[in-house]
Amino acid sequence: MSGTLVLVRHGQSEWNLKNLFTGWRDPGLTEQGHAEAKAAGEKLKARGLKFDIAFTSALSRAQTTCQHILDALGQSDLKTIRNAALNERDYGDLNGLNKDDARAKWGEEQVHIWRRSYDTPPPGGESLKDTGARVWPYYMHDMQKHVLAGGTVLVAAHGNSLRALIMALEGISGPDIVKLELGTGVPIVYKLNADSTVASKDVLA
Ligand SMILES: O=C(O)[C@@H](CO)OP(=O)(O)O
Repeated sequence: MSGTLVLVRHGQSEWNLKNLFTGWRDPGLTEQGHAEAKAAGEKLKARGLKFDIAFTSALSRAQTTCQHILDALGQSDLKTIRNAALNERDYGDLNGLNKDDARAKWGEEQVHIWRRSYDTPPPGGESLKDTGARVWPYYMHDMQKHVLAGGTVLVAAHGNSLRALIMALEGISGPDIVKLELGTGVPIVYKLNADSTVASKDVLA
């Protein structure tokens, strides 16, 4: 057994609430989102977890979530690395559009394909495969070593950047990743084996 990797999707954002495609745009958390992030920290505290390092994206909703979690654990000043490699999938021309309006314009099926398929990018944006092509190398080069050294590592990021990471960690196939939905502010606690495979997974819903 090596270390522990904790993944948390940010709390509800202003644009989640308004049902808008968000991607690389940078809205803040709603009141509910702040509460979800604090609750995530309390759940991790109840588990007795302490982090050795934290990683987050270049977007404020993930950074604020990260900070709430660290504050709850009494680790407000923990070393935290921010990197755009962990940003949400770029939704391209869909950024800022209402998801129901998009369904009315392009149809339910097409919008679902853009939102959840593995390798069909939305117009002007990234597919999940494209997102994985920046998230996974970043994990391999910058994050994995901390886990394999026995550390406890926090990653506060986004629905689709985390789906890409989980896909590679767990070896989930393109057709199966369509079904994976991540709740806002729900910590996923992985224990990894020394060979970097997953030993256990605990979803703190
Ligand atoms: O709008 C977005 O950027 C994402 C995450 O909130 O939405 P979706 O669930 O459609 O991937």
